[in-house]
Amino acid sequence: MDKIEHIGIAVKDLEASNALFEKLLGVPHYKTEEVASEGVRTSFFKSGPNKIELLEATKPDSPIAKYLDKKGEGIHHIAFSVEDIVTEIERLKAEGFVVLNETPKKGADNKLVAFLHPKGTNGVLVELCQEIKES
Ligand SMILES: CC[C@H](C(=O)O)C(=O)SCCNC(=O)CCNC(=O)[C@H](O)C(C)(C)COP(=O)(O)OP(=O)(O)OC[C@H]1O[C@@H](n2cnc3c(N)ncnc32)[C@H](O)[C@@H]1OP(=O)(O)O
Ligand SMILES: [Co+2]
Repeated sequence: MDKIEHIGIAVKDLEASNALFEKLLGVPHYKTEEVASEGVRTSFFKSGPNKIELLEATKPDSPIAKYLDKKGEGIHHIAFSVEDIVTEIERLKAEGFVVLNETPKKGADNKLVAFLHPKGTNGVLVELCQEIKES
């Protein structure tokens, strides 16, 4: 696990939250991207070396929709960048963590991603992110 790649924040209204975080951070979001497979629409902000990901549900059975229904808006996950996500998944499995998708899946912002169940990480949903390198 290298640095924190992004903090994911579940929001009800992406446009309203974009405006709010633009005021908060003093910078506009640098992209919005839908990840249909996750049932989310995301927008990304860079604040110094840090990255914020806002997530809005695009369908009622989206993990974000379920989270919002249960807990409301707030920090949803912490993503860490990893050099080799397949190796990291195997290492974490061997350490006893529950990997929710053992095959990495395409995430937003040009990443391969995987998630660990929060029950095994002190209640924090952890995401692994590997940059997809242009071949
Ligand atoms: C990939 C695009 C983008 C990117 O960065 O590239 C993203 O980050 S997409 C983010 C959205 N996708 C995901 O979150 C995928 C992984 N999440 C899941 O598979 C589920 O959300 C899961 C398994 C974490 C929970 O789903 P479940 O159907 O089990 O929902 P429950 O409400 O029954 O939750 C069970 C249990 O876990 C607690 N929980 C749920 N979500 C979170 C969370 N984000 N952080 C901490 N804890 C969470 C929930 O409260 C339940 O605990 P309990 O004690 O029973 O209340
Ligand atoms: Co994320």
